[in-house]
Amino acid sequence: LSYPRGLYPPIEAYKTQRLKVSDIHEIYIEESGNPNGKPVIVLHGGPGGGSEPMYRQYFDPTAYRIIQFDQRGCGKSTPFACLEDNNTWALVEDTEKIRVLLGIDNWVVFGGSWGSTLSLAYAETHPSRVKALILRGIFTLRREELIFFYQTGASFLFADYFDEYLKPIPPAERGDIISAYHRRLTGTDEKIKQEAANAWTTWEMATSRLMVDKHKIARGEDPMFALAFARIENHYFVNAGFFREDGQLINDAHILKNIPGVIVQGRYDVVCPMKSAWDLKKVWGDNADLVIIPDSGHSCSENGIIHALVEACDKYKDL
Ligand SMILES: CNCC(=O)c1nnc(C(C)(C)C)o1
Repeated sequence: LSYPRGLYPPIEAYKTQRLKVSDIHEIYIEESGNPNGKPVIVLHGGPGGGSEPMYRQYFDPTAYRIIQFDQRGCGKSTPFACLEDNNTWALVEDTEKIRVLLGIDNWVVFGGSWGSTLSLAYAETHPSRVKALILRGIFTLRREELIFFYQTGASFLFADYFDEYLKPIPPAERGDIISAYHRRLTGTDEKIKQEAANAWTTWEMATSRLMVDKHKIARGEDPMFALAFARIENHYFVNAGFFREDGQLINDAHILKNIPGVIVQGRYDVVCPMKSAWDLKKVWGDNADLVIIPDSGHSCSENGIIHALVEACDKYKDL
C-alpha cells in the first residue's frame, strides 16, 4: 500500500510559556508555525505521555498556529508525575484557560489515543469552541477497552510481551492487573514503583505498532518518562476516566453532530481497538469521516496513520 503524504519538516517553537492552572499545577505551553495562522490545539496521549516536537509536523506551518502543552504532571509541566488534582475535567478546563490566554475564539482540536479522549471530553463540554476535530486511535476509557488492553485481549496477540508485563505482579493478584499496578505505582517503595512503571510502559510501547519496534520499546526503560506515563495513566484508569458513567463520551457524541471531523484508526490497533472508533462514528454521524488504515496499528508514526492525519490537517487548514 502506498501512502504518499509524509510529515512536514521539523520546526521549532517560536514561543513557550508556563501557566499556573491550580494551587499546585503549572503547565508548559509551546506555539509553532504561523503566529497569524489558523489555531490548532494538539492534545497528547497517555495520559501522562507529554507532547513531542514531532507532533508539530502533521500541520502546514505556513497555515497553522500550532499550540501544544504538556498536560498536568508530565513533560515539562510540574509537579512531575503528580496525581493530586489531576483529572479529565481539570485538563478540559486547562485547555480552555490556554484558549483564553492566547486570545483564541475557536480552534481545530487534534488528539490521538488519550488525546482523542481529551479532545472528545473538551468538544462535548465546549462544542462552540471547536471548528473541527482530528482524532486518531480512539480511546473512550470504557471498561471493555481497559479490560481488552490491560487484562485479557491484546494478551492473546502479544503473549510474549504480556508475560513481561505480568512479571512485577504475583499470580495471586493477576485477577485485577490495573489495581495491582496501582498499589505499586502509588506505594512507598521507590524500587518497586520504578520496576512497575517500566513494565507497564514497555507493554504499551511493545504493542503500539503493527510491527514491533525495538527502538520504541526502549522508551519503557526511560525512568522519568515511564514514571509519569504509568502513574498518570493508571490513576485515570482506576478512576474510570472520572466520567459520570461508562461510555459517557460515546453516549454524548450526539453533541458533536454539527462539528466536522476526521477519525483516523488503525485496523490492527490493539491498544485502542477500532470498535471504539466505529461506535463513535455511529453516534457522531455524517460529519465524522472515519478513515480505517488497513495495515496500521495504534502508533501516530505508522506510515498510513501519518498520511491520513496530514491529509486531514490539510483539509481543515482553511476553515
Ligand atoms: C491507553 N493509552 C494510549 C495512549 O494515549 C498512548 N499510547 N502511547 C502514547 C504516547 C505516544 C504518548 C507514548 O500515548
